[in-house]
Amino acid sequence: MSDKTVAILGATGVVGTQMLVSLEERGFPVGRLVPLASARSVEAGRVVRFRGEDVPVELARPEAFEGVDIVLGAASDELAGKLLPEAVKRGATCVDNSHAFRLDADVPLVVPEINAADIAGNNGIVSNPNCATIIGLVPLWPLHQAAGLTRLVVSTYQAASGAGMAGLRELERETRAVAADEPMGQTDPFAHQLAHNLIPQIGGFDEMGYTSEEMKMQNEGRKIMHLPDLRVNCTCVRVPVARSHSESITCEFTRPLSVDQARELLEAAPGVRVVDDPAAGVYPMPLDTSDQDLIWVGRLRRDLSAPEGASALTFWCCGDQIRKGAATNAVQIAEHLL
Ligand SMILES: NC(=O)C1=CN([C@@H]2O[C@H](COP(=O)(O)OP(=O)(O)OC[C@H]3O[C@@H](n4cnc5c(N)ncnc54)[C@H](OP(=O)(O)O)[C@@H]3O)[C@@H](O)[C@H]2O)C=CC1
Ligand SMILES: N[C@@H](CC(=O)OP(=O)(O)O)C(=O)O
Repeated sequence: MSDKTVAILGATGVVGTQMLVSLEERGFPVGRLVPLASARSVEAGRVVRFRGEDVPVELARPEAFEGVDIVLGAASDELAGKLLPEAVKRGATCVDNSHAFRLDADVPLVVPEINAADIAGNNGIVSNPNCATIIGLVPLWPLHQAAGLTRLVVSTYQAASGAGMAGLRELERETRAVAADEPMGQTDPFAHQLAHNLIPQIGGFDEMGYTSEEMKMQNEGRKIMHLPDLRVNCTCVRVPVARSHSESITCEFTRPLSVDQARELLEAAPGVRVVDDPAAGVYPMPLDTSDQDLIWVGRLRRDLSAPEGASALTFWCCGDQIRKGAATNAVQIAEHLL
């Protein structure tokens, strides 16, 4: 297989930095790396580290995509919307982490463990789903295949780094300020203090009272699993955790599915690790799932509240949203493009 010229749009951010690691770890055939970021980074002479070498950051602009085979997008919706069509015009195929194209009819939205076959229908852009959606769907998929998923009730506990480098730095700053009993000051990018707190808002609210992040679980979940009628009720909460999102998921099915059957399916599922011995205090936690690629599942049990005869289960899962929720999933898609 010939080596590829790979550009990373947003190479200095949380996701872009992880992409460099994932490309290297997975032995992706990168012939030339083109790390792209803002004028701030270029003027500061920033470099990124790739395969033991420092590679200078270049300015993200249309001409930077000349000769590029694959673009991994790790920038804002606005920047992706502006620059990725320019990359496509120049012959590149893009795997984008932003929300800009996810629901476009001609853009596949892909979790490779679920719908890798959709990649073939791309017109130059494949979208990577929302991180919380990926983390929930990887374990839900084998259960759906066995029993027919109809409804989800989800609560997410999303790490500060989900809000990028700025979110991670802010949690660190606030934690130090609390410990030193200093004034908190401005809490940007969060609307409220996150240290020693929970914030039940990620994104803006719609007229029904749901946030944009909450609606991604429904809208992106329907598209990825090809389940247009899936019913989803999601609540997304920002928590003072550095890395790794956690989710409590209750799922209803058309056909019976016992806890034991579900456990067996999850143990055999790609991308999943069952960590479930509550009596011994063993269950997934974000500290343990950080910096690895599997979605850990535990606290698997029958939904006590389900009506007589209904088929419903509840579980808890955690996954690294920067890895499987973003960079690793994108590199997996790029591997399929090869
Ligand atoms: N963080 C996460 O857990 C997840 C993020 N995503 C998505 O991935 C994308 C990247 O997120 P994340 O890595 O967290 O964000 P960061 O804020 O950490 O990084 C943003 C990147 O974009 C670059 N950038 C910002 N402004 C410009 C500009 N004007 N011109 C060129 N480059 C610019 C930055 O470069 P510079 O350093 O020069 O400013 C940096 O490389 C977003 O779409 C996000 O929604 C998806 C899933 C999970
Ligand atoms: N919004 C997510 C991370 C993210 O960037 O998601 P999206 O790519 O859907 O905007 C979080 O804050 O945890």
